[in-house]
Amino acid sequence: MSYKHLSTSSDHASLISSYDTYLFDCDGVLWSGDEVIAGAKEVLQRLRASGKSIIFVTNNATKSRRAYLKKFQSLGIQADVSEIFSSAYASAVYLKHVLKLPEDRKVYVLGMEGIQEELEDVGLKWCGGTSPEDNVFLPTLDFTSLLQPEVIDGKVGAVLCGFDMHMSYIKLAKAYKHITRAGATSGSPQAGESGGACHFILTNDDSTFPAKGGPWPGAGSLSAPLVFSSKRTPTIIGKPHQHMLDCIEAVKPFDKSRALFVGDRLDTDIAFANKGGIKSLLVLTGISTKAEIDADGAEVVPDYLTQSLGDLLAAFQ
Ligand SMILES: O=C(O)[C@H](O)[C@H](O)COP(=O)(O)O
Repeated sequence: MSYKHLSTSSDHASLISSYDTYLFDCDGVLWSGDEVIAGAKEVLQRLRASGKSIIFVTNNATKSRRAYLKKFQSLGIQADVSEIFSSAYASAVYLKHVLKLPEDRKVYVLGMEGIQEELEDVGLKWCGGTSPEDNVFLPTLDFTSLLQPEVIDGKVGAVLCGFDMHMSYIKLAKAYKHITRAGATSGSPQAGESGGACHFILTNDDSTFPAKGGPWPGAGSLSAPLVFSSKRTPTIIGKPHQHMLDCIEAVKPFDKSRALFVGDRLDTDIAFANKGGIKSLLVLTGISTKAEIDADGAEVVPDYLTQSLGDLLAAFQ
């Protein structure tokens, strides 16, 4: 498989003239932590001024779309909430509209405010997550206290695991009990519908997280203890999985033949685009390297490569 290395301004100009919709990964493409990648803001402005459509697609579930909007605004990047798709939002939509989790059921969250806010926005109840009682040290090796009915909530119909900077043993232990209780033996969408069963969902399974000074362990690494201990196969929502594309297309349909996905990571962003029939551009400001796509037998290869999103400014000079 080969890719086109964009190296001249006419390469970049011809790329821009070939696509109308631009889907952007966020971490490692637009920003690294809280620092904007050089030129990214200006490229987005030029694309908008040229009448192009923009969609943001992030696996980062720590923020809700509303909170993302604030981040975009604080970094001076124009965005509208309708353009933002995160794995937290897509997971909430999946639980509500695909699994049709009954209203009397709750979602046990291993994750942060982003997941909680998105669940609330679709009218789903949650427990775990940032609740103080689930974020304390468990000072005993007698875990039977966790089995009290008021501690393990029998109304939980799904466990949703995402990036959690307060991951605790209590949360892992409770989630484990939910997803291994009677009847909860598969990751299939039907598993949670009957009384005792419980869905097992991951917002995303990124092995690493491309924040400043990284890579650091990602959401997939944080969910690994649960997958390993429960022996269940979870349903995974974020890139490269189909549920994320289904969510985007249901809300914001676009012509895939005139769309370009810009990402920094081969096994999420570029695999997502390749599987979805969308052309892809790899930038080298995040996780993946040129050596990976040049290696013999490389399985996931983008259509285009450029060092940084800022390079596309050359197309508008
Ligand atoms: O571990 C994670 O959740 C991911 O590494 C991270 O949030 C990726 O975000 P993205 O690159 O899709 O914006």
